[in-house]
Amino acid sequence: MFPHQRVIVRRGPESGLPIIVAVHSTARGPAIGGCRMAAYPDWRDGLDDALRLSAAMTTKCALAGLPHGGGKTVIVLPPGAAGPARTAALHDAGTTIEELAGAYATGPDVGTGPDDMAVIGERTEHVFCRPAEAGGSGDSSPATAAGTIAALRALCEFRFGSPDLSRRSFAVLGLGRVGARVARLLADAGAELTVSDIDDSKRPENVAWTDPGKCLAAEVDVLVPAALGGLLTPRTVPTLRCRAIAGPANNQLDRESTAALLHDRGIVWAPDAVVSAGGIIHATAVELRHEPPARAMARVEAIGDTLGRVLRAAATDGIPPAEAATRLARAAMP
Ligand SMILES: NC(=O)c1ccc[n+]([C@@H]2O[C@H](COP(=O)([O-])OP(=O)(O)OC[C@H]3O[C@@H](n4cnc5c(N)ncnc54)[C@H](O)[C@@H]3O)[C@@H](O)[C@H]2O)c1
Repeated sequence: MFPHQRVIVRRGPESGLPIIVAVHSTARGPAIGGCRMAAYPDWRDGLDDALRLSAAMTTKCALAGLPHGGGKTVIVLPPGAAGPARTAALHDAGTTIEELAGAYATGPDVGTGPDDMAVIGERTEHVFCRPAEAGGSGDSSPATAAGTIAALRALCEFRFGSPDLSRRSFAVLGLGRVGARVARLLADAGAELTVSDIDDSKRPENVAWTDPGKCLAAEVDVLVPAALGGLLTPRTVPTLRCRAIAGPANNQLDRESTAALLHDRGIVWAPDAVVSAGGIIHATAVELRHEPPARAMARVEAIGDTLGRVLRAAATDGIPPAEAATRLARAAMP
């Protein structure tokens, strides 16, 4: 069965670029999910990403207890594109989302940020995380980072018997908007830290720096994937020397079965659908339910409780946490 509720693939009338909007499910409520703007070898690769990421958003919303389903927008840039058609492409995405009449709303993702959401907002109201002056809740990465820290505490409690981050070592892979914040929060908590990014200009002062390959295989308590997805594969899992993994990067496993490889190696993998939900939890609380900031942040902190539940269910049933998360998400579907 084709699992998606609706998928629009079109050549953007203003930009001429491939615009893809995938609505995976509205069973729990209107679909939500970010707008990715990236270069792909072929538009079909962008379609694959939209299908995969929108399905993951359904799981993310269900596990976070949000009254929403999953969706995703992908704007396919030609390989090597500098993006002169950026505004036109964002307008095309907005026009396409507007046609869905509220069945789906978008927000920032890889390659887009709050200012881009303001541009999409020139074509549709169904957009999150515009800058505050444009009526939105702004950058989602602080909340995503806060949720990641809550998840790391829960993971450490489960795996090492204490939520105290200062007693553990971490390798943060990717120092973008979320990863740099997570690294700073870990450093502030007194954790032992190694960091990496393909972009040397992201190198912070006074923190151990290594190249991305070495970071992935670092001998640490916890690996924190904060770059792009797909880094955990049958080829990379045997090279890992960490004892647990939790990070904000979406879709870290190249395929579902890789979760079993991690499990067999005794590496506890915290499902990214749980860990990375802080941004969307915060944005929906503030923008849709108009909750005060403290209430919204308390919801983000609850990611630690959700992850603890997933890890304990997995341990009880002797299954990988990924499988436990899938079961819990299915049980949360109407
Ligand atoms: N921003 C959010 O609120 C949010 C919410 C949920 C999930 N996520 C996910 O978290 C991840 C990071 O998001 P972001 O907003 O910080 O993105 P970003 O684009 O700001 O940062 C990504 C960073 O990763 C680096 N990078 C790319 N490939 C790399 C590689 N192979 N090795 C090492 N570093 C590499 C980039 O140079 C960049 O610094 C993404 O997977 C995103 O989908 C982000």
